[in-house]
Amino acid sequence: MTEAPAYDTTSFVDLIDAFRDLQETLCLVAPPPAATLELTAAVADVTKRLKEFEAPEGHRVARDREMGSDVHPMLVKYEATDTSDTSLAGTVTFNHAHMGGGGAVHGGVIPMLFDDLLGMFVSRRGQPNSRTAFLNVNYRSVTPVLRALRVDARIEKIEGRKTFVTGTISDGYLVCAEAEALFVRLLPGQP
Ligand SMILES: CCCCCCCC/C=C\CCCCCCCC(=O)SCCNC(=O)CCNC(=O)[C@H](O)C(C)(C)COP(=O)(O)OP(=O)(O)OC[C@H]1O[C@@H](n2cnc3c(N)ncnc32)[C@H](O)[C@@H]1OP(=O)(O)O
Repeated sequence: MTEAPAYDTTSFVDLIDAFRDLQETLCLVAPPPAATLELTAAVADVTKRLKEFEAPEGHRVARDREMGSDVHPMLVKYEATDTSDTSLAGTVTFNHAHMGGGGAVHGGVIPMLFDDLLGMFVSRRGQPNSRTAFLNVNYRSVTPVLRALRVDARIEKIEGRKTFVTGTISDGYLVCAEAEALFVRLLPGQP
């Protein structure tokens, strides 16, 4: 029998959103040393308080598969709907925490979004319990921060344990980045 989780995901999403706000704000400021010292202590206090609620693997909210990126502090938040068994459409807005330079999203953040977006999609509509074998990303044009961008994904084919999937991030009609990936379903007991 599986135990009902002791946590409430709605309030945890609020906590993660507050953390995202902190991350973005950290990228926008230039505090003087005294304020930096005081803020460092305040953040350390929050971390100490959170450590009181450490939970074993399988009971951690950030790993809640139903909630995906909404409950994970590292992942980029996006909204997406499966439009068929093989296609997905949605939106993503990158913020200042995701910026590389010149208003463009950092080139490492984009593959992270694709891995998560495509991996979650494969686990819903392709084959659950799969791992990324390859993820090829092409940066077609600058991916801007602070704009609602469109994301699309498609399962191209499933061959045995292999699910081939593609994805794009677009700004209107302009393709910013595209990805091709292979996810391989793990065998029972495979580490
Ligand atoms: C930042 C925080 C994140 C927090 C997450 C929050 C919780 C979210 C909850 C839920 C998540 C769900 C969504 C997320 C998704 C993310 C997924 C990942 O990022 S996974 C990590 C990255 N990937 C690896 O570490 C793989 C390392 N590699 C491996 O483990 C193996 O190489 C593996 C499993 C990929 C394949 O190894 P084999 O031994 O099982 O199988 P073989 O026989 O080698 O391959 C099977 C078939 O695939 C082809 N294949 C394998 N690798 C290939 C490649 N690179 N290119 C082309 N073909 C390949 C082979 O040629 C073979 O094809 P033929 O059956 O012969 O036709």
